Amino acid sequence: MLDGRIALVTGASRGIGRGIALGLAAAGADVAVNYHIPGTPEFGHDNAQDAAAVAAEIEALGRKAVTVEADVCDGAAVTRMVEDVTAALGGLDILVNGAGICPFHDFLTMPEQLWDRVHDVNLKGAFLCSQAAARVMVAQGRGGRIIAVSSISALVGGGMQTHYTPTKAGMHSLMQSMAVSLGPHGITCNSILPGAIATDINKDDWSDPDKRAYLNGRIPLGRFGEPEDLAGPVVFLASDAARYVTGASLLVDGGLFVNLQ
Ligand SMILES: NC(=O)C1=CN([C@@H]2O[C@H](COP(=O)(O)OP(=O)(O)OC[C@H]3O[C@@H](n4cnc5c(N)ncnc54)[C@H](O)[C@@H]3O)[C@@H](O)[C@H]2O)C=CC1
Ligand SMILES: C[C@H](O)[C@@H]1OC(=O)[C@H](O)[C@@H]1O
Repeated sequence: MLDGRIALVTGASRGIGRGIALGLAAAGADVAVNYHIPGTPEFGHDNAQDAAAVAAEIEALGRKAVTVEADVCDGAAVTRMVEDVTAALGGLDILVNGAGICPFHDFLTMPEQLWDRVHDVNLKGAFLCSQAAARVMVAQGRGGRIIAVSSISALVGGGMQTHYTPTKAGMHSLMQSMAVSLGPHGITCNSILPGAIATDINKDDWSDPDKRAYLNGRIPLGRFGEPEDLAGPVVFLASDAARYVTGASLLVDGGLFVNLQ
């Protein structure tokens, strides 16, 4: 479905980003794997090593891959990343905004710095990457696809996520307005809204067996999602099959959102 396309996936060293990067490659795209080296290692990971392993998996699928370091909320780093990817792979057709953080925190004691960091990475990061990618796509003149990994949390609240849920609603809103702005250039902009997907981001939260069991019990399809579950929906949105879909959002949550009782 994506033969000859060139994709950049942010936050692709592990989790949902990795699952999407591999899915795009399996569908025929060459893929740039973005990763970031933070001051403090995330969940004990060596992100550079993880990104290299993802690139090796993509190459094993017969596609080209490059790794590219950048903090998505650093404008200069994002500009350089997009230039490097375009030079290395020969263009850019698909951007997936996958990078994100969700350090759970109580509302009443929320530090301003934590609010700012979550907004910077999740929302400003999606803006910076989308703008840099869209500039290349417009200059290429062959359209493009921009997809945000928003969340079911764009639609519902979380008591320990008052800094996070507005960023996910904002990401979807960003895609809607970008769809209007970039439609005349043939660039579609959509969101996927994952539900509860087992990754590092929720490891601590779900270490409570009662919470795990409660959440799992609310999912009509009977299981937490895996990163690979997001690949098909993203491949669809990136493909010609979705050429008339823009400004849309697709829940990928095993039915969690609609399960009131
Ligand atoms: N796991 C879940 O249940 C859900 C996750 N999401 C979203 O999916 C996305 C991926 O999260 P997961 O794979 O679950 O978590 P994860 O922690 O496994 O992956 C997050 C990725 O983002 C990268 N990242 C973090 N800050 C970055 C920065 N400043 N610059 C570049 N990369 C950065 C990390 O290095 C990592 O590769 C996030 O945007 C998250 O909000 C949305 C809905 C549900
Ligand atoms: C990190 C959470 O477990 C996860 O992130 C989301 O966006 C989902 O809404 C879940 O709350």
